[in-house]
Amino acid sequence: MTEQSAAAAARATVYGYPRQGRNRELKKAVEGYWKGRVDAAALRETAAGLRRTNWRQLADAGIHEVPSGDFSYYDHVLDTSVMVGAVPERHRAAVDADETQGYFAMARGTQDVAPLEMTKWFDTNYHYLVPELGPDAVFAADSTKQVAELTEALALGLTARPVLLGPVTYLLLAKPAPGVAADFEPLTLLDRLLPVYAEILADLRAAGADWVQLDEPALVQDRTPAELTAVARTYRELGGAADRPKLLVASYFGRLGDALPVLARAPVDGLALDFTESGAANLESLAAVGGLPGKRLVAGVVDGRNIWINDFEKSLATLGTLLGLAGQVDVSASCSLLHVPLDATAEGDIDPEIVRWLAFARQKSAEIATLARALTEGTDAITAELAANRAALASRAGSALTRDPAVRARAAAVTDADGRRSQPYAVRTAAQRAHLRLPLLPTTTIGSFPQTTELRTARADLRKGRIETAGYEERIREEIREVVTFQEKTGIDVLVHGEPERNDMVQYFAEQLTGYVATRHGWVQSYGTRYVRPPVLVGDISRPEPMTVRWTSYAQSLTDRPVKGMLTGPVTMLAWSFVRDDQPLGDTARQVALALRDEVDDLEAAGTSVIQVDEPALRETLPLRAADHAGYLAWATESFRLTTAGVRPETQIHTHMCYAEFGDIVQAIDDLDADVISLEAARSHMQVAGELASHGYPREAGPGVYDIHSPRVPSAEEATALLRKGLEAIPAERLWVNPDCGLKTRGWPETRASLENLVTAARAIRTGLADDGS
Ligand SMILES: CN1c2c(nc(N)[nH]c2=O)NC[C@@H]1CNc1ccc(C(=O)N[C@@H](CCC(=O)N[C@@H](CCC(=O)N[C@@H](CCC(=O)O)C(=O)O)C(=O)O)C(=O)O)cc1
Ligand SMILES: N[C@@H](CCS)C(=O)O
Ligand SMILES: [Zn+2]
Repeated sequence: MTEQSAAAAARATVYGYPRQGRNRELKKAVEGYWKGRVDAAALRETAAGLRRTNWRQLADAGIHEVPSGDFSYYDHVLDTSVMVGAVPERHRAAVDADETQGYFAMARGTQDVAPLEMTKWFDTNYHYLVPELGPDAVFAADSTKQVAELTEALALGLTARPVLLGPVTYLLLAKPAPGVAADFEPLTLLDRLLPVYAEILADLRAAGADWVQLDEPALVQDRTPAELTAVARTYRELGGAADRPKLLVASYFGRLGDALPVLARAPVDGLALDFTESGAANLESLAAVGGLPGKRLVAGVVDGRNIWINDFEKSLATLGTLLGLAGQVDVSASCSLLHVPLDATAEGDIDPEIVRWLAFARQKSAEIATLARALTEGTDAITAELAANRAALASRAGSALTRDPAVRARAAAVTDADGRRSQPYAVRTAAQRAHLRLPLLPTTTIGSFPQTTELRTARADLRKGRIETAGYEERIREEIREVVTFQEKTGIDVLVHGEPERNDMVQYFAEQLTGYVATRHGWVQSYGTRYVRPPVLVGDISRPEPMTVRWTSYAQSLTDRPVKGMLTGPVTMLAWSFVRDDQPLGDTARQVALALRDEVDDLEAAGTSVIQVDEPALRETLPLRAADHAGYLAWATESFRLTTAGVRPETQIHTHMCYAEFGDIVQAIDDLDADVISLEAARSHMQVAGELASHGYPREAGPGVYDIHSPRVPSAEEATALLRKGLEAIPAERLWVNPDCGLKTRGWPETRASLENLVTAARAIRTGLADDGS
């Protein structure tokens, strides 16, 4: 491309940046505010400082146009609800009394008022607060936050582009408010919402915005013709509004498909598209509509949700093609950098050879700037960067760290029989009944018990060398003793050890598997002030030694009741990690499955009769477009079966999923061939039990009767009523009694009370059934 001269200088830009700060200062300030230790002014000052640092970091990396308004104290979808005046009636008084307190009340609820529902942001591990709307919704523009943050960025002398969630995606993400008919479609409110957006755009223009970005990621999902018509209408109207800034409509997380021609024809000034692997089809679609002559195209060529360095030559080839398709081509990441950690150079414990292959948000910003420079000045201007990039890519491609011939040989030798249990479910269930001798409606929990500050502090003390391993492990054994004693006393039938030794259900295993690399500082926001450190699948996966057996065996040594072994399944291990991009996901899943299979077999050999393999991410990882579902479900279910199929018929395999929308994957759940499944159901009043029943699901199931996302203690009567509802769909011989999910984020007082009530409810139903039978 040396000889190529671009029509205009290419700009480097990003759509969003990690909010938390280098040492998660935002988490500390917000949680301090909740506890009354930090006042609102100090919280605001911390946030403003973090924004300044981020903008300076971006500018120093060579980003020409920084985003503004992407910052959030909790969640940007909640911020959008505030921006358009969609505050639920039940929170109105709190918001009017104190804006900050009211904002957090919507996010977290109060003693008396329920929060907004929280759910997954597309197929990421970020969660947003679901807007609640009804036919009477009245919107009102509040551009305060957006204008203030734009003003801050401009005051630093930067070119800033406010980033707003687009109106169509906002309405498509919304749900009917409580009390509103379930079939109410929030998109019908579009005509009322658009003038509010037009007003906010005018405010931003007046405050100095040249461009404003409107994010429409919902358009990478399958959309109906009516929805696409709504898109066309939206951008005709906003594009035609007076006093508006230039509009950039952004999509990410995949290909636009039928929405691309609609947006290309719209009277907006530019589009931002994903051109990474997941959005590769955008290139062809864009060419098919004749490109965007005279308009701006922001090319998302740097992967915004994985952590591998970019392949500069590949990106430059894509950018070169795009130069012929748009009036102006700028460079960006495929999505907001919110989904990657801040800085790979902070990872002093990771092999420097591997750190060379990694790009977190700071490194990605520099990559984007380098690519933009090459586009403007020609590749000669980046000779050194290209050479370094080639060398790092070659180092990864040829590295022995990524390849283990024994693992590859084992994966290649897998047969269908390895993924099939030796007996069908009907035979297994009889063997398990005889072996386990459980009562009707057996009670159990999902695995974790409260992760107290004491446990986390003990782990931090171990890491910092303040305590010895022996002392730490004794602390863990002490916790296991308490958890086992409590469960026995409460009358739970299948016990757990409580998972006190785990920092996280994915990271804990990653730290023990060869081929995985865990980070020390690689925090990524999961929701609100909760963060995770997704580990990196770097090479072929193997298990040098058992990972959980000694803790499960220790717990089993304390009781005569069965103790359930607890593992995280292969799909979730991939979904909540940064995955390899140098081999198909299915290959990685198979390697993880084989490592976990060894753990399952070792647990069984150590005397564990019940083994749970958690797959909470099975549903969320479902591709965004239906056309891609079958391919995913094939490797996902195969890897689960490979993990679990090696055990004897009398060993009972459980699985667990805790995100409520299972309707479209019931067949896949069945295909897992697990003996028992526990699912989230309390909030949706056992709806999932009906869904399983209508599918003819033949196995045992525990739809949750205790909503663990709330500190509220369900009464025994409430749990009994839910169980009765469950019994309408699932016969007593196949119904289990359990909470929705693990108890790690709960405190002990409510955990104790809730589980006691859960056991009381199970006993009441058993008695009722016995009376009916006599
Ligand atoms: C079920 N969920 C999970 C998801 N993804 C995962 N990878 N894991 C999950 O469990 N996705 C969907 C949901 C999301 N839910 C949650 C729930 C709770 C959290 C959470 O509490 N996060 C904690 C961090 C947890 C952790 O990793 N702790 C470590 C390290 C703690 C630490 O860093 N400590 C400080 C020192 C602290 C001290 O007291 O001294 C330090 O080292 O600097 C541990 O326990 O060892 C959070 O803090 O946000 C996340 C997602
Ligand atoms: N066993 C895990 C599952 C969470 S989804 C837990 O109990 O926390
Ligand atoms: Zn769960």
